[in-house]
Formats: sequence, C-alpha cells, structure tokens
Amino acid sequence: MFISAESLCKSYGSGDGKNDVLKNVDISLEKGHIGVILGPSGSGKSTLMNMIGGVDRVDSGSIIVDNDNVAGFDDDALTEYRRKNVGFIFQFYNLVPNLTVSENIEVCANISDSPLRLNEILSIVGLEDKKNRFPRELSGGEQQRVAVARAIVKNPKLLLCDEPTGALDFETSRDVLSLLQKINREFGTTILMITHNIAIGDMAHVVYKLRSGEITEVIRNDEIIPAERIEW
Ligand SMILES: Nc1ncnc2c1ncn2[C@@H]1O[C@H](COP(=O)(O)OP(=O)(O)OP(=O)(O)O)[C@@H](O)[C@H]1O
Repeated sequence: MFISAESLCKSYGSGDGKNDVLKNVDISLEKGHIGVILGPSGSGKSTLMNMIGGVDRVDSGSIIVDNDNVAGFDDDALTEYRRKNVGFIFQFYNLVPNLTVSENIEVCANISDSPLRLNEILSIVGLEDKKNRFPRELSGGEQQRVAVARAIVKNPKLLLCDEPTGALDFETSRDVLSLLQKINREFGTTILMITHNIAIGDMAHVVYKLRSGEITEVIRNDEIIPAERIEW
C-alpha cells in the first residue's frame, strides 16, 4: 500500500473547547491510484490531508507513505519529506504575483533533485504560449494550470489537491480534472483529492466519505470515468 494511515486522531483546543477533528481515521491508497475525500464543510478533510502531507502532526495513529513513517518524523525530516515527495494544489492558486508563469514553476523545480523539464511541463498543462505572462494576465483555469505545473515539476510521488476546482466553473473544472487524470496516467503519480462534489468521485479509484471526523464509507470504483465525461 502506498498510503497506509491507521487510527488517526487529532483534536484542537482543550477542556470544554476541545474539538475532536479526526476520530480513529483509517485510510489507505495504492500506488498510482486516485483517492477522493468527500465530506461536508468542517468534517476534517483538510486536517486529514495535512497530516498525510506532513504539514501538521497527528495526536496519535500511524501514517506510512511509500514506506516512510511520516508520523514518526522529526521536524527536519518532515520538511524534507514535504519538499521532496509531496505536491500541493489548493482552491486558490497561491501563485507569486510578480513572477511569470515559467518563473512560478521554476521556483519549485529548484527544490527537487529530479525535476521535470520546464518545456515538458508547459506542454502538459497547455501553457507554452503563456509562459511569460504574469498570473494577473491569466484566467482562473489557467492560473490553476500553473499551480498544477508548479506542484508536479518536482516530480512528486504524491499529489495532494484541496478543492482544486472549488473556484472554477463547470467547464474549467473538467479541464483541470482531466489534467490531473492525465498526470496520474502519464507519471503514475498517486493523487489524493478533497472535494464537496460527489460527481468527482467517479474519476477516482477510491472514495472516502468523511463525516464529523469519521470515515463513514469507502467506495472502490471498478470503472474509472474519464474526467471529460463527469457531469454535475
Ligand atoms: N489549526 C486549527 N486550530 C483549531 N481548529 C482547527 C484548526 N484547523 C482546523 N480546525 C477545525 O477543525 C475542523 C475541521 O476542519 P477542516 O478544515 O479539516 O475541515 P474540512 O472538512 O476541510 O472543511 P472545509 O470543507 O470547510 O474546508 C473545523 O471545525 C475547524 O474549525
């Protein structure tokens, strides 16, 4: 198993204000698969993803990612793990406004031992002709493509996407989801994606339903739908 997380618990606050955000969550995902975490606002989706991505720490439980004992890492090892192995994509693209498309991508290539080539990435995300533009000169969908390029240029083993289409319209969302599916197929990148949108589950190998910090259902899809065919 590529991701194997067991009995994850995380609380914020203490005493009467204690908020149990993850309650004995188990989650596993095979290498090269797409997993989707579905759940209402506040159910703990981002918290779960942050634990797996080494952004935050669990109170208890184990997290193994590609044989790395992530939950046991000290701060330095956690930083190294994040930088080398994990690409992040968020709802809001978080691009550096005064850097061009190419420069936004190159900044992240520089932290990798085995980055992909800039031209290859620009071609995959379809932004070769816009590589010298600044983020403000791009549409939302194009900005998200830059964010995808930036996340994958370091050739991460794991791509974590937190509501990657949350700010996009239907057509543009489908384009970005297609791009993620293409990356999954071409590079074998394992992808874990958060969404509110149940339809997006159709393009995943596994869907985890999260409610109030607990996994209520795990659905394994035998048939993966191409993102271009998803409807909502
Ligand atoms: N750093 C923090 N300190 C205190 N509480 C937090 C912190 N991070 C998250 N929480 C709380 O944990 C709960 C789960 O938050 P989380 O962001 O994981 O939910 P989510 O399912 O991703 O929600 P959304 O879909 O709205 O992004 C919420 O009640 C939130 O207020």
